[in-house]
Amino acid sequence: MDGDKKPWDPSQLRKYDLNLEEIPRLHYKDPKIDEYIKENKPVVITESNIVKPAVQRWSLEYLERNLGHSGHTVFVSRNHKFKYYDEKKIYNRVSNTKGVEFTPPTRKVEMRIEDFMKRVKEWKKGDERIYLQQSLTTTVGNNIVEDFVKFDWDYVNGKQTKHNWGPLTSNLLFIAMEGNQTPCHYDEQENFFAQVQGYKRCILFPPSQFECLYPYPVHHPHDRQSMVDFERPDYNKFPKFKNVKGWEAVVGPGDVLYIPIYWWHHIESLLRGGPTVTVNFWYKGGPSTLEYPLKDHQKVSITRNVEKMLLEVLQDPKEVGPLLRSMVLGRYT
Ligand SMILES: CC1(C)c2ccccc2-c2ccc(C[C@@H](CC(=O)O)C(=O)C(=O)O)cc21
Ligand SMILES: [Zn+2]
Repeated sequence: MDGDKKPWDPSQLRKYDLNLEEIPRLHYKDPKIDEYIKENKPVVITESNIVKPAVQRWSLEYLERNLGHSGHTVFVSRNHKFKYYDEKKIYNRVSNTKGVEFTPPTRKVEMRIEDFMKRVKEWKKGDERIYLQQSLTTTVGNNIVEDFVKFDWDYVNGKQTKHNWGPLTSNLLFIAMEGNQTPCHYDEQENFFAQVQGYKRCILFPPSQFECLYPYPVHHPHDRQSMVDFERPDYNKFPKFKNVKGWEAVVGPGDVLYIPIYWWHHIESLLRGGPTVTVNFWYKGGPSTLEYPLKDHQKVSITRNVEKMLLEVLQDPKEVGPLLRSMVLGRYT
């Protein structure tokens, strides 16, 4: 019995200069899970049946046979980073803050599942990397739909109701290559991040660390992403990044990580760990009544509204920074 054989080892994690603590791992029947969710704190839910049919059946071969014959959305990157960007914010005049054309770091293509799997199998160092994203709707094969309806919906619907979340907006399926990295960003939705195959390292930071993570301006295509490159942080441009304090978990098949709304997350498929499969459950946030003291994520939301309003009236993004500086420096500092 190789009981001591760990499913992964630390050499499979990229090295960062970060102060990190472990995210708690709780058995899905543990009532303490609801305390974490109520306090908008991350927790790994273990041993659940949330995506059990997928854990049991969704091997790469099964997905290749059953995902469906329509093209799937695949992102292509020349390196291991898959940085999200909002296409709608590239072309409108207000996006390029310094008048510099925005060059998308990844491109989006439609690919048949067979071609995706072939490129993953034949990938060599130096080749472009790919990352498949597919919404789990009726366009996928019947077997996948049957597995999907057998997820433990009672459990996730129960949490959605108990914590007054908004509606489930989407379940996305992700197939990543080993080593793929999704750089640090936040989403404006609650997220049950269900790991199906392979292992992913998730590094999270609370919304209160906004000042240490230097998000792009709201009108920038990389809105909601951190400007800091975790592998080569520029401490001159981003001095407060030195003070960042995060939480991490390596999730494997059957683990479900609760990523609270507005929490920053940096996610990577382990090095030499083979392809990974994840299903996420995105929910709209609950009703955000302004109760005092305000929650940290509500303050972030307010800053977003200020930036959007200023841009709306100033029109030119180059004027937003100077106006904010003139408002604050010497007066609020
Ligand atoms: C990298 C990729 C494919 C992508 C490219 C271009 C636009 C959007 C996205 C996008 C959005 C979500 C994820 C899943 C996950 C990160 C992870 O598991 O890697 C995550 O962030 C979340 O569940 O919130 C992954 C991606
Ligand atoms: Zn995300």
